[in-house]
Amino acid sequence: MASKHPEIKKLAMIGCGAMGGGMALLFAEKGCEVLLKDPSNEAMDKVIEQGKKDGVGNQITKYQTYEDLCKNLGEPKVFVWSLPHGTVGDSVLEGLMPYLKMGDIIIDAANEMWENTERRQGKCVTKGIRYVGMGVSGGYQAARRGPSMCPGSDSETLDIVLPLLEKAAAKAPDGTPCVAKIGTGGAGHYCKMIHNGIEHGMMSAVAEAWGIMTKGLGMSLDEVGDELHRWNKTGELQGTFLIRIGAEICQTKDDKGQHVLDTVEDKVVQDFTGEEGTGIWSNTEAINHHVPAPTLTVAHYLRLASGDLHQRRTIKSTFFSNTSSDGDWPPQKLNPSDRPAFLEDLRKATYLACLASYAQGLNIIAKADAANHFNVNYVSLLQIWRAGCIIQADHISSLLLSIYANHKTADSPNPMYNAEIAGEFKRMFPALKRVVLQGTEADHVVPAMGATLEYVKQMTSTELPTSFYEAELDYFGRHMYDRKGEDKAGRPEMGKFHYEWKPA
Ligand SMILES: NC(=O)C1=CN([C@@H]2O[C@H](COP(=O)(O)OP(=O)(O)OC[C@H]3O[C@@H](n4cnc5c(N)ncnc54)[C@H](OP(=O)(O)O)[C@@H]3O)[C@@H](O)[C@H]2O)C=CC1
Ligand SMILES: O=C(CO)[C@H](O)[C@H](O)COP(=O)(O)O
Repeated sequence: MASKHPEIKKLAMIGCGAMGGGMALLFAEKGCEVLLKDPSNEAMDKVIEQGKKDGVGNQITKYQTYEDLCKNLGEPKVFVWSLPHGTVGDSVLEGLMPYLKMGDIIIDAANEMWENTERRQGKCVTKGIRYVGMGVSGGYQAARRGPSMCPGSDSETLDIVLPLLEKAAAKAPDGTPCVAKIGTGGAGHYCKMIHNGIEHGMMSAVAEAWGIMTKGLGMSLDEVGDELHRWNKTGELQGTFLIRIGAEICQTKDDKGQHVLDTVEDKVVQDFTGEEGTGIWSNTEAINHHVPAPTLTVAHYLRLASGDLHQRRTIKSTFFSNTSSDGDWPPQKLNPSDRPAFLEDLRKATYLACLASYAQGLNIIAKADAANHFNVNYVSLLQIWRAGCIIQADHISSLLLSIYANHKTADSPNPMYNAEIAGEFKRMFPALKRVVLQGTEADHVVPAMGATLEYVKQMTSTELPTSFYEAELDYFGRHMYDRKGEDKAGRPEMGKFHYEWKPA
């Protein structure tokens, strides 16, 4: 159906870094005139130079002031932001505000905190300015070729911007653009934040598998690459972006024939710089909404331990200060009696940690959706994660889509309520357990896999050691408990009984 809104043919890209630069070129390639604004002339010139090489140079111009930029934009004025999160967006909005009028559109394509998005939407709505909070996934390469985009705003605003975004978005194998109406208010940024939380869980699991293959099984990087290629081709990890790029990373050599991966320091510092935040926020959200998301959380803790390499070096030296050597620590070699079978277990364990990351992430979204009235469209959300994004995982997407297409999420906030998903956890559990047991025995670092094992046990048990925990709480704090068989509420509620375990 033809849109009743005029086609967007001119836009301003504010922030021309890795993502903004790529998106500016992409929008130009899709027929838009693109006006650039960035504090760095060099950054803008780089985009223009690349534009010339790509045959779109004559569609891209740069501006130094908001006034000039706004004078040269059409009506309505359309801005795409690709900025660091937080105060930068606020100051850009403040700078633009005098030139904005009713009907102008801001598409905030940063990884912004959803509450900032809703605060700015509140500010804009009073002037009739449309503000879309849109997570963009796939990294700078997808920004240039076609990313997965996760926009949230009111329905009419999304109707206006979607035709443009659909042209630019990655396309799923069936040709569907990986952009759609995700929900209202800050829903787009919320879901992108959780996408990144899921991404962390999956990255940890793949890295753990890599560690076991290289240090445990003594496989060369080329062999690990071959194995990951195999995982990516068939079975439950088929079409998983992080597995595919992992295979390519393992087999990439520099011009001297050395594996580039051998030169990469063991240190993830991303969250130490404060520039990102999605991992921290998604875990905070999980806790605030009382959602157990241990796979996501331990993945984040692995990053934190990893980032401070100096601390690890210091503690390692104190740990071994009274011994002559650090021996084979950690980890030790693994000698599975049936190596192909062990590798198959490892593949399944990696898959289950990835599936658990998705389940936990969707569980957080469902709780936040109910609390914040985002009206998330789960089918659209799963659709847009089918291409152009970091958590792309073909089998997991198909599995979840087939389920979400037929049920009301509000009735079952955790994907594990579904028998098919629960069945998948059950089927993979023994392999995961064997890998975690053998990995732990040989001191391998397996946080996401280990936490997934715990998650499965905890979520499927009614025999946790928590009656004892509850009794201790009641003993020292008079925190009350429910007696067995009397929990009828169907939701977490404080217990009604106290026992005077020892008179005060
Ligand atoms: N890199 C990635 O893989 C992905 C990043 N994102 C998100 O996209 C956003 C951009 O990321 P990325 O491109 O990597 O970051 P970059 O740092 O490469 O780009 C940010 C750009 O914004 C510019 N900028 C800063 N302040 C202003 C301002 N007041 N007005 C205009 N421009 C300004 C910066 O200019 P200068 O450097 O000169 O200060 C820089 O060019 C972030 O929110 C990020 O979280 C989302 C998905 C993937
Ligand atoms: O948003 C992204 C991918 O989806 C960006 O790559 C982002 O920089 C990743 O940061 P983090 O891993 O800390 O979430």
